[in-house]
Amino acid sequence: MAAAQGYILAIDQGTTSSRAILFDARGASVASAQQEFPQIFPASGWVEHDPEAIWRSTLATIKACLAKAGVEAAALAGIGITNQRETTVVWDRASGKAIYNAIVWQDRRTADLCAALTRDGHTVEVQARTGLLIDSYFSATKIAWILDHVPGARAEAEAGKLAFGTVDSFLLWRLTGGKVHATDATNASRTNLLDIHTGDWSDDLLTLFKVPRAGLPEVKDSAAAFGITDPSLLGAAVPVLGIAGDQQAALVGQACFTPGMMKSTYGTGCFALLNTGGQAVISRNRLLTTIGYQLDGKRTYALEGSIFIAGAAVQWLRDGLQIITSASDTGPLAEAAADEEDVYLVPAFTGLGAPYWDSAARGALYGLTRKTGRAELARAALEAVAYQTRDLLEAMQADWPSAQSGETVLRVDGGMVASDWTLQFLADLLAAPVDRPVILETTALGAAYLAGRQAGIYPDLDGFASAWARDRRFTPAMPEAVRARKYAGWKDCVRRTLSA
Ligand SMILES: Nc1ncnc2c1ncn2[C@@H]1O[C@H](COP(=O)(O)OP(=O)(O)O)[C@@H](O)[C@H]1O
Ligand SMILES: O=P(O)(O)OC[C@H](O)CO
Repeated sequence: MAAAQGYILAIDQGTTSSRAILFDARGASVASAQQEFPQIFPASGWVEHDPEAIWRSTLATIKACLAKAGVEAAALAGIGITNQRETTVVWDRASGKAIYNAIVWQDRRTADLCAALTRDGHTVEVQARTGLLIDSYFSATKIAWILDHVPGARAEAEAGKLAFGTVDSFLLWRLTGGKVHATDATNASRTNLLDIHTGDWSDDLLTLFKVPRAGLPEVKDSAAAFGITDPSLLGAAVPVLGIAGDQQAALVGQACFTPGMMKSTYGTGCFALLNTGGQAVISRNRLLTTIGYQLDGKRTYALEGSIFIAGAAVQWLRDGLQIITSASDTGPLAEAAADEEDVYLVPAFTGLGAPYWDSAARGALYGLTRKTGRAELARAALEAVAYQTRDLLEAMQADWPSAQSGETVLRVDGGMVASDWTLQFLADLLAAPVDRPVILETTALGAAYLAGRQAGIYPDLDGFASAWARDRRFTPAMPEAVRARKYAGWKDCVRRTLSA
């Protein structure tokens, strides 16, 4: 039984839903609550969220979670926040109201601006400082777009009347009753504005992207005293002690603390992060360099590969093609697919992410015959996840040769890892073991760990890492010749799908 004052509440504010999960002093999850909120698509390629919907759903899930557990807010030792990254909110400091909807990470409205900055030759400088490419995925051009499209906003921002932030900053502002404007280094590293080598906003980049410094939050460690919640919200003042972007929180939750350790999260999309220790490895293969976590002022870096479509391809089989009724149908169907049918799905529904970064590419199916049926399509959707992961792994190994020394083990999480078939194929195709942990809520666990460490109730990194437990290891069993033939087939299909 956990001691009083020993609970940690993790807020996981995701792209499609807000969740709250309560952990006890031993790090076991006690209760959770989840609420979806609407996606807003005002134009082709635009994706927005109503910041009030983000806030309302977050607050409602915190309250529902505590009520389910029968735990009072006064028993919380701290709150950890993890969040969809890059999504940008600009709000008025006086009223606390957003001046425009949140522009979501998937939103492509600033693609032309990014293309112009790329044409003007800024990529090398931006990548050297931020570890990122110039892309509308990141926050900087989203902030500038809002300042240039909401009447009067730019002048107000320059006068310090507006605050900008990623979702963590906005939630922190609301939770503290408008008292604290801060973020953590992992979220800051997704903006295109942070110099990841110094950990501070870069004046040169602020000038390049036309973002006034006056609007930016203070950048803190991922485990820090961020602020105290307004007692009127939860009935007690609770310290916010941890913040990390959701993929970095999963890196922490998977205890990937040693250079060379790697996790991959398979939800709607897939995000693979490889810990490179204190070394910010700048990619020559179009991966992202990002801050994995910052503790006690020390930055740990990661190489990241982002794939836009993973489980979303399974959703497409269910909701678009309507050839399955549930995501879990795909495993048995893949098992039953005909061996001789080499069907490939290149799921470029919204373009291709790392390492291709081709936003104009569109999805394609290859190798269809009259024998192709739902089983082969289901298998192709699951296989696509593994092929894309191998693309990322190869790019990581090319960027950072240390990733090749020793055995690469991939720790996996996210909704898709319920599929044993997918994980076996992943191990086969990577020729590397794939480990599924007992605790699959790794993102929330990571945020809780950061807060619990700061509160002094959770162990140090080594202690936390030794508590990580494996549910199952998937070991490669595919003959090398089959692996090579299948992957070569995928590379050929990608080549035929790229837009230029
Ligand atoms: N058994 C399964 N086999 C294959 N895909 C699955 C299975 N269960 C869930 N998924 C996929 O996992 C995704 C949901 O994962 P989740 O981590 O909840 O995503 P997100 O956090 O991005 O919303 C969905 O796209 C769903 O299609
Ligand atoms: O909210 P998720 O889980 O889809 O994650 C979104 C990522 O953080 C975007 O970079």
